[in-house]
Amino acid sequence: MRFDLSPLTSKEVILASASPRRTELLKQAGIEHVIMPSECEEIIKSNIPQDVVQELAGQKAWEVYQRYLREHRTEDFLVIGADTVVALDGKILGKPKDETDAFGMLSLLQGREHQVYTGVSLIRYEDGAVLRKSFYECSNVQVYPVSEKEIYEYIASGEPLDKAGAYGIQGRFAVHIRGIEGDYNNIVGLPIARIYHEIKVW
Ligand SMILES: Cc1cn([C@H]2C[C@H](O)[C@@H](COP(=O)(O)OP(=O)(O)OP(=O)(O)O)O2)c(=O)[nH]c1=O
Repeated sequence: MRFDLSPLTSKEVILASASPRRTELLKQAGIEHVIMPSECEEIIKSNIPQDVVQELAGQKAWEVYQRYLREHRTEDFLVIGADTVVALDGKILGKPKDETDAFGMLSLLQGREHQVYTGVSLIRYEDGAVLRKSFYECSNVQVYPVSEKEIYEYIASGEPLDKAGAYGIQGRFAVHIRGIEGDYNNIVGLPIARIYHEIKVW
């Protein structure tokens, strides 16, 4: 069944995320939404990046779906959950625990190519039924060599701590990015074009 895109404008869309980047990307696409950050405990059952991001996106979206249904139980709605990790040689780098951890991550990433995975989970409540869909996008990112001094300066900016891999391509770290392959918005945290097209054919 083709999913009418009208739910993106006339029905409630709930973003299960506290990430300011994700809400900005939905706004940029003209998708009105309410923000309901997930309160779930994130349980990781795999060390394969594409599995981890889809699993965590699903846990976030499901917790918000259940809470929203309990609290608002009226109209049809659509929940969007997402999770982003960086992978270097297949090994996952999440958000750094502290500045030392951020230094370690950025030292590993400089001068090399890595992957950024974002998993997305969509949960739709329609006519009393629940429908789920999940997918992921992977982007390659090449980083110029970055000196220790530059890494320290970047960490001092405060940008790394809430970001997977300890950097934000949309911030000061942009000066160290040699190139990317794939969706830029996927690196920022939400593959908005893929989401739009997945909803369109749902
Ligand atoms: C690699 C990279 C990540 N990020 C961000 C996107 C995500 O917000 C964050 C990864 O953490 P996530 O756990 O995916 O998301 P979050 O904790 O920020 O928000 P929530 O769980 O409520 O949805 O890293 C950037 O902003 N820029 C980048 O270049």
